[in-house]
Amino acid sequence: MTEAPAYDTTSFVDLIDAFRDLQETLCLVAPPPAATLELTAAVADVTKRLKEFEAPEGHRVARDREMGSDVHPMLVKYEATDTSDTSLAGTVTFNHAHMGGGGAVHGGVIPMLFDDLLGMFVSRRGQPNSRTAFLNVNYRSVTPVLRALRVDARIEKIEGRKTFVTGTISDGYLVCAEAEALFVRLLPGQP
Ligand SMILES: CCCCCCCC(=O)SCCNC(=O)CCNC(=O)[C@H](O)C(C)(C)COP(=O)(O)OP(=O)(O)OC[C@H]1O[C@@H](n2cnc3c(N)ncnc32)[C@H](O)[C@@H]1OP(=O)(O)O
Repeated sequence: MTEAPAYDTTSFVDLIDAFRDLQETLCLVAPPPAATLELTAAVADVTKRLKEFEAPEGHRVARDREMGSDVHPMLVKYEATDTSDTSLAGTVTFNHAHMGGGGAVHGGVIPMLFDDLLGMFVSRRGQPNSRTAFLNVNYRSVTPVLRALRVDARIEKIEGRKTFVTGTISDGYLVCAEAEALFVRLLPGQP
């Protein structure tokens, strides 16, 4: 019998959301040195408390594949609203923590979203246990922060171990960024 996980994903999502709030707030402030010292100690206390719950690989909530980006502090959270076997539509709202400059999302954050979005989709609807072989991103127009944007993913074709997939981020009718990627399913025992 498989043991039920000792953690509760719902409350962990709340913890991750609180962390995202902290991350974004860090990008909005200019605290004086004394407050910075005090806050550094407070954050170190939280980290020390969290370390009490370190778990072996395979038992860590952040790696819960069912929950995806909802439970991973570094990934960008998105919501899938409509999925079929070959396509996914959803929404994403980038925040101040994702900003590169001038209200635009950082150019490195966008490939991270695509890798996760397309990789999770391939894993769920294409071939589980696949790895990104290539991910090409074109930046078509500025991707704005603080707006609900549309994300789309589509499985274009599957050839043996290879799944070819495309994705877009759009602001209304305007395409902000598009990606094409290849994911290759790992062979048994392949590291
Ligand atoms: C649930 C998880 C969701 C999140 C998903 C996140 C996914 C990730 O970020 S993974 C991390 C980033 N990616 C990596 O680290 C991958 C590093 N590379 C590798 O491990 C290997 O090169 C790997 C697995 C991609 C392919 O290696 P290997 O298994 O030996 O396959 P190999 O035999 O070389 O190639 C298989 C096929 O793919 C093709 N292929 C492999 N790489 C490429 C490439 N870069 N471009 C085009 N074709 C390629 C080959 O030509 C071959 O095609 P065919 O079968 O037609 O001859």
